[in-house]
Amino acid sequence: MTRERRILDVDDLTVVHQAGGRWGNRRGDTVAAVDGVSLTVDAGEIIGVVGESGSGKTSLAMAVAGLGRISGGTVTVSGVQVSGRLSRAERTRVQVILQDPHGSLDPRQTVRRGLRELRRIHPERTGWTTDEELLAKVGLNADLLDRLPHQVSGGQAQRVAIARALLLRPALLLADEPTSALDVSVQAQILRLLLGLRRSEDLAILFISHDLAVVRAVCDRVHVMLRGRVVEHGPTAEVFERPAHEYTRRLLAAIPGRRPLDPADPAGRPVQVTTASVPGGEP
Ligand SMILES: Nc1ncnc2c1ncn2[C@@H]1O[C@H](COP(=O)(O)OP(=O)(O)OP(=O)(O)O)[C@@H](O)[C@H]1O
Repeated sequence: MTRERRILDVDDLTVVHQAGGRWGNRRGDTVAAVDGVSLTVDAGEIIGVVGESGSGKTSLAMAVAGLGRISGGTVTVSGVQVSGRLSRAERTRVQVILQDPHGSLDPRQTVRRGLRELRRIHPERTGWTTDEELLAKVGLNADLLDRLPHQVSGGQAQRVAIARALLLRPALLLADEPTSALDVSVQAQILRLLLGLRRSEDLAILFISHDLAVVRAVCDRVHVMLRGRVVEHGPTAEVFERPAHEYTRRLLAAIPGRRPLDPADPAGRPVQVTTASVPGGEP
């Protein structure tokens, strides 16, 4: 991969939090939420990070987005090192999609007004498309422009959130549990949209989830996190079919029967996660 294709370079990243009561640790203790993590994302790649609650995924995501602490190591986005002193324009280069699509939209603003506001704040980045064309990119009809967030479904709201991110022409889309709050059939539609955008926009996506079935459906490579460390990484199919680490095997074995519909399958059959080689896995 040429140098220009490298969008995200996380090198030996460490994030140490001062623990307080809210986090269940004694005040004065420290928690290495991220402990020497390295990963890369190139243009056109969807790279997954999976792990149980508390494994450090959000701390990693916040550091990559320039919104969280970086205690050691480096995060570089399109050749610019992320630090606490990024300008507003630089921060737009990483756009974040969160779990709760309605929560990420201003309840008092129609979709159109929200986009107008973004265009006002970032005129230099947003002139490349019209609202109608932008909505079409995420599979939404222009009549949605005049609705308030509570007048759209969860799936539509997540599409609006993705459209707002795309408007700013980010180098990297950081999707943090983007489908966890959605119904299974809507999950598949959003995953299909992300797969399409990766191709049509040559987008780099860092995809964070505790849901292995979802990661299996969209990610090219996956990193498995446990207590702040990456314990296993590799091409998704390889990691899922021949997990080398006991923790990955446990995560795979814990996949519930409920699976998202395969976004690549026009018939909409469930995602196939091979667990036959996993001791104790589902048949
Ligand atoms: N602001 C903070 N202050 C203190 N400790 C924190 C803070 N944020 C996270 N932690 C601790 O760091 C560790 C990693 O948490 P983090 O939220 O990054 O993990 P996660 O994998 O995203 O979990 P979840 O899926 O539950 O969000 C946990 O032990 C957590 O208690």
